[in-house]
Amino acid sequence: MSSSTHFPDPSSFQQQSNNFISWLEGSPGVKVNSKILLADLRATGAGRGIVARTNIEEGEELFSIPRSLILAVQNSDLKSLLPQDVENLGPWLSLMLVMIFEYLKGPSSQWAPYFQILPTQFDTLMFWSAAELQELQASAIVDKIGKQGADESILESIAPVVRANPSLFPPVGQLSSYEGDAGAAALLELAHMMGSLIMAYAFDIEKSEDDDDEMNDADDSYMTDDEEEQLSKGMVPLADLLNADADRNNARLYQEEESLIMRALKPIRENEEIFNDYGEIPRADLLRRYGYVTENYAPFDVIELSLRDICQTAGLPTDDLESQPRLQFLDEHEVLEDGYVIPRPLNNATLEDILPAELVVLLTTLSQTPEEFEQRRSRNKLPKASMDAKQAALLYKVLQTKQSQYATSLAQDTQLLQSLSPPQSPASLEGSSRRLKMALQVRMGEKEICQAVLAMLDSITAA
Ligand SMILES: C[S@@+](CC[C@H](N)C(=O)[O-])C[C@H]1O[C@@H](n2cnc3c(N)ncnc32)[C@H](O)[C@@H]1O
Repeated sequence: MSSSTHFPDPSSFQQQSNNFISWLEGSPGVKVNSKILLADLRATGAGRGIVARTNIEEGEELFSIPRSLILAVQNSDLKSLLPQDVENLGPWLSLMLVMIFEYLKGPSSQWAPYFQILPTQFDTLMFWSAAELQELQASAIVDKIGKQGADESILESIAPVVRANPSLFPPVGQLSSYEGDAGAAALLELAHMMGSLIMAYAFDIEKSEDDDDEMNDADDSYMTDDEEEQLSKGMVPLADLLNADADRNNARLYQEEESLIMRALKPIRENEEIFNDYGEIPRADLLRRYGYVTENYAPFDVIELSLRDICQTAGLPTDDLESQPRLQFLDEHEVLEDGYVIPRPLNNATLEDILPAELVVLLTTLSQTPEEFEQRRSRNKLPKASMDAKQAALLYKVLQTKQSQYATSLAQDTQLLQSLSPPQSPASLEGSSRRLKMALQVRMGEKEICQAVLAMLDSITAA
């Protein structure tokens, strides 16, 4: 999130913050420590955030939100107004439907002052144009956005409920209903707004008091197929106004029987920002889910090598299982993947530390002569996951192929980045420039990993 443009009615930004805090503090059971402040961080590109007014001690309670105030399926009237069980839609779609319902209620919703401070525009990859996405070049993240699948789920599961209950879901703007192309487009827009809020703001809500929790787990899109195993999701006012910046985490949400309580994890000094933990996420994923990146997440960057590219580089005519006995053999042993993730080598990491065993086994299997492979197959035994010159040479070529798929070099990107953010420019670029800068940071991180791993392979291939 950059600035005003992401929020409804940016001219009343502070007024909306004040209204929200008044609403919150006036709600039964809410406690907010007077040492914290809901701050305007638009100048640094971070929207709203929570800042310490004065020094806070380790373990101190920052605020407490009763479970009844969570915007969740269990707390909305919608479940008693519909004949079907909303929860059957799964955690993502059920919360999405409830949020659309509450949002369309306008001022009569219990959560109206909360909706007033939530953004309506996002920089998450779901909202990037094709030209903006192209700036990510060969990053594997481009194939993980899942827009089409999300559209299909919304039209299949949400649209029929909305269309069958026009009194609960009044059409927006000039629309007379959510039928037809215009109706479907409006509904998709609403649903994506709620889906994006859930992705970047919602928490997994535990049923009982005994455990603590972090922001929700990284799912590939809004909706995934293993929904049954997921906890129910809820929007927790105030708790979701904490930003995050990798290891600057200094607070955590604890889920107790009656309330969700945010506590300081360490002493926090006056004027310091209070940060939650979104996890050790590569910048590509941070951009996909949260729509921002910072340098502090660079250590968690990864590159992903696709099975297809590896097969092609190894000279296999296709990566089709049916026609490729080597791939079939690996699949039978459950070590074949569509893509292989290599993390950034940090702190003198060795190849052994960073290369997934499955990748090494694949490289070995693809490097074997037909006789060597037949021998392995007849013994039904996977090769050892250790690198020698042959596998290293193949991986070297795969990485060079990967590098060549990025339209620009790391040196060119470095120059471009400098031209985009000269020291005198403000931290928060707007619109497409901001997206271009974030895409640059993501693709540069990936190119740096490619280069670093190539340098590590040099010693083996030269031997
Ligand atoms: C849980 S919300 C935090 C509250 C949010 N800043 C707001 O104003 O509504 C998560 C969103 O905050 C923004 N954000 C979080 N941490 C950030 C950071 N370190 N820098 C910039 N934006 C950040 C991103 O837009 C992210 O999607």
